[in-house]
Amino acid sequence: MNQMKTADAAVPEEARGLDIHAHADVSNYETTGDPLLDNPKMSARNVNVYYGEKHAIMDVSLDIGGNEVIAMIGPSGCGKSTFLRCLNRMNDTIPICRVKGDIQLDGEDIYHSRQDTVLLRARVGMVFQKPNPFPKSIYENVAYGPRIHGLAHNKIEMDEIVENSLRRASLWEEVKDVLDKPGTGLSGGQQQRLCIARAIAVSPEVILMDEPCSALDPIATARIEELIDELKERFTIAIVTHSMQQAARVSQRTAYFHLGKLIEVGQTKQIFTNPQHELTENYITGRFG
Ligand SMILES: Nc1ncnc2c1ncn2[C@@H]1O[C@H](COP(=O)(O)OP(=O)(O)OP(=O)(O)O)[C@@H](O)[C@H]1O
Repeated sequence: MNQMKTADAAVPEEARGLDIHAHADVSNYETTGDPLLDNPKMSARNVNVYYGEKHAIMDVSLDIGGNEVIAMIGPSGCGKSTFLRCLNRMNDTIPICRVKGDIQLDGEDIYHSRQDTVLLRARVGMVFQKPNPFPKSIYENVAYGPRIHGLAHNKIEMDEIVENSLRRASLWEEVKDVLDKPGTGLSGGQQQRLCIARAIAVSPEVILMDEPCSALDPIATARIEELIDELKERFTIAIVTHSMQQAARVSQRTAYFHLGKLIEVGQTKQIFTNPQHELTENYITGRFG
C-alpha cells in the first residue's frame, strides 16, 4: 500500500527549506490532474483576482462536485483564501479586489449583475478561521439567518430550525439548557460548531470553510473533522487548510495552489501518495510551506 508522503512524516531538516521562489514564474503552468468534472455543483473558469496591482489568482479553472469535500492546500499567500472567497463573493467586501472570469452555481453565473449577494451567501455559506459568533444568545446566533430570510413562520418552526441546526452541528446536547446564554461564552470549539450551526440554519448548498480548525485544540479539531464527514451527506464543502493531515482525513479531492496558480487537482489519496507535479510533491514532503 502507498504511504502518505506528507511533511509531518519526519522529513529530515536538510530536505526542508527549499525556496518557494525558486519556481517564482508559475504564470504559464497548466493545471495538472482533473480540475473539471461532469455536472459540477460549482464551476470556476479562468478566474483571475487582483488586489490593486497585485495578481493574486492566475487563470484558475476548477469544478466542485455535489456532496464532495474538496480541500485547498498550498504555501502561505498562494491564494487559497482568495479563491475560496470568490465562491460566495466575499471578495466584493474588499474595495481594491477585482475578480475576473466565470463562476457558476448550478449553472448560474454568481457574478451576474442581478445576483443578490445576500441570497448567494445563504446558498454558499462560510465558516471562518476564528470563530465569530454574534454578541447574542446561542439561540439568536442560529435564528438570525432564518429570520432575515423568512424561513420560519412562527416560534415553533424557528425552534425546530434552531434545534435541528444545533443537532447537525453536534452542539445541541451541550447547549440545549443554556440557549439564552451568550454564544461568546462557549469554548472555542463550541463557538466554531455554533458558527457551523449558524451557517447550516439557512439551508445552504455549499459550505466554505477557511481554516476552520486553526484556532482550535486537537480535541475540538477532531470534533469538527467528524462533523465535516457527517455534513458532506447533505452539503458540498470546500475547505482551506494548512494541515495536510486534515486535508487527507476529511476530503475526497485536493487542490494544490502555488503563487496564485492552481498547480494540481486530484483524488486526495493520489495527491498525497503519488503527486504528479514537482511543486505538489515538494510541498507535501515539506520542502517548502
Ligand atoms: N485584502 C487584501 N489586500 C491586499 N492583498 C491581499 C489581501 N488579501 C490577500 N492579499 C494578497 O493576496 C495573496 C493571496 O493571499 P491569500 O490570503 O488568498 O493566500 P492564502 O494562500 O490563503 O494564505 P494563508 O495560507 O497565509 O492564509 C497574498 O499575496 C496576499 O498578500
